[in-house]
Amino acid sequence: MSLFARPSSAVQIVRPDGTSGQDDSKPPRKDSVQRQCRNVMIYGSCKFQDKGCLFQHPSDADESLVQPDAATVVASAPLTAQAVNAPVFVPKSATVVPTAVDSVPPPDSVSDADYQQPDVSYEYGYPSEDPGVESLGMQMQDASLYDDQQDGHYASHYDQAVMDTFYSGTQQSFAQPLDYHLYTAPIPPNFAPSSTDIHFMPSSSSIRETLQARSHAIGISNAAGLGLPEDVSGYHTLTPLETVSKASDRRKFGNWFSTVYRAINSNDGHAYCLRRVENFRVTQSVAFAPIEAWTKLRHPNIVSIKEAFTSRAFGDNSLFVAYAYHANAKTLADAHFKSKPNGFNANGHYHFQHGYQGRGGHHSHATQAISERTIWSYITQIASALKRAHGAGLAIRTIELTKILVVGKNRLRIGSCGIFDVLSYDIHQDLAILLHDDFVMFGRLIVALCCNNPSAALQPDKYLDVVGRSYGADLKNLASFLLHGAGPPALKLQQLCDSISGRLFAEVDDAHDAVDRLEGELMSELENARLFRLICKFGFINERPEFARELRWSDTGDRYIIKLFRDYVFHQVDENGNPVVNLSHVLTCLNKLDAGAEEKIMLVARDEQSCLVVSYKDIKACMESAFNELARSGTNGAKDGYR
Ligand SMILES: Nc1ncnc2c1ncn2[C@@H]1O[C@H](COP(=O)(O)OP(=O)(O)OP(=O)(O)O)[C@@H](O)[C@H]1O
Repeated sequence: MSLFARPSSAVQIVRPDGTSGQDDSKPPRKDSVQRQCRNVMIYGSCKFQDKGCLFQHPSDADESLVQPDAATVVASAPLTAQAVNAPVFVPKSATVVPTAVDSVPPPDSVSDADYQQPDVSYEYGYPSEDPGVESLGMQMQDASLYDDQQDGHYASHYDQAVMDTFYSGTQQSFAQPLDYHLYTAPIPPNFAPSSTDIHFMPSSSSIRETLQARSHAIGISNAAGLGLPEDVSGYHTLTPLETVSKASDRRKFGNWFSTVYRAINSNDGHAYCLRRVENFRVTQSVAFAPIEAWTKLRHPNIVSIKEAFTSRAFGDNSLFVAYAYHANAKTLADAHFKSKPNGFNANGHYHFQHGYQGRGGHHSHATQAISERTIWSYITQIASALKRAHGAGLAIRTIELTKILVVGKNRLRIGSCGIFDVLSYDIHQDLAILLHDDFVMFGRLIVALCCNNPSAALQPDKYLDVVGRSYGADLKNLASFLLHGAGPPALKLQQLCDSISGRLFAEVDDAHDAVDRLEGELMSELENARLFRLICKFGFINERPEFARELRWSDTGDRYIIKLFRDYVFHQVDENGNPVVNLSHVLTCLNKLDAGAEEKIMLVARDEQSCLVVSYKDIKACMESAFNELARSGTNGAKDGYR
């Protein structure tokens, strides 16, 4: 068995080769005789080789096998004497005897044939499969890893150019399969800049802030002292979504008082939006038939319905309808008209063309007019919802400023669907009339949005000219058609779709842009998760007290490089002994480690008495072996945790 090279300026440690006669299938021995002698490693020979030293020494025959050519010895100027004597570390798993450091071709020029897949028969016989890692990965997917502040820190230290250059240059040469191929963004950043707003997506920093706020919104509850019931038919932690300070402010839904709550469903643990209609008695189960139909309808512009039920939890007969909860959603009225002066009067005296300064100091109002692109986008989304609902034989009945939610940038969802159907279940209503009413409501909504004035919806005809003057004839004609168009609802729906068909391309393009951007954002999160998993592995492996006395972790053991690598990544000091805190270095090292790069680095022991030249690929093999060992020897509970 040949383990060490001759004493020379570069001492190589090579794995046992097949000529040793050792049966690979036998369980490996763990006694010290199998350990490399540190004296040989550092000094090239061991004075005690024949005087009882327990560790492994190379035979003469072995030396001749691995003796490197003098020309291949590293002669790098900045290296210290110890560094020049650094042995090339080869994990026991490697099947190829590597040449000395400088004889390794640069990664680009290395063919796959030059590198063989690491043999899974490590000295200690660990298979390459890594169920623990895989399941840890699954766990990490669920974890929210993002931290705004951390991101700023990350950005300021992260040198993208360094990392990109490295990975573009070496990726083809990896012989071993990567766990994750995540080194390039799906679209080059120049073409999908994350710092700008696009139609359906705010800038990268805003989207993160928005998502944080949403996640926070789901967790907070301001219901203390309100005397709300603890449980309403399987929903708990009710929190009102609107604050009503006076009894006169109480909101009505049709003729009934109504309140909207966020509540958590006891069965699935998810948040829902519960609309309660007070004092409404349902006497026949047939009243819930329309809700059945609505629960089956799924559309990206309609708030989905989960269920409807009655409850006496509030002390009365209340009707409850549970909708999907969209955290921090605003109604169209809140998004566009809250705290704003009234809009234009029916004579259109206040123009709201861009740049127009209205009379009487209405400048701010004029600049807040909704852009034409946004109006058409809203129209397209509502028309799409209308098409789906009417296609299912359902009238929406809530196309109103206060019932349509803005759930993301320019994203609408029509809410409170189905509830009017229950409230009026005992009144026979002609479906055609209800469908027709949807078109009229839609027309009114367009007028109100275009006039930037909610009350314009009450007298839409008076404001049609204002719409035409401000946004052009197309919008005015569309609003007029919706308000007054005759004919069966199906035909009207078709005409509506035809009239907006030319606008659909912009909508589709913007939607695809948003998908591209989101993929980019997701990609960066995957990078975070991948690096976080690596850091976790380090945490699991390093400094375990139970390993303190194990030979493999001693400075002659094969696990020693993990310790040294940790120091190399995190504990570097500059020439004055000050800590080097360079996140870019950490990220570069971890990415190379994860990729199993062939690049070699020199790891120096803390006492500076020894150093090793190893490739990231070697370190990766070592880390995986150590982690797999840990995962296997974990308690049942820990193993379950990896699933
Ligand atoms: N599905 C939902 N997910 C999240 N929030 C919702 C949902 N439905 C309604 N909301 C929020 O609940 C609040 C109250 O809704 P509601 O429909 O009563 O609106 P409103 O503006 O109070 O209308 P009205 O004046 O007619 O009562 C609104 O702020 C709305 O954003």
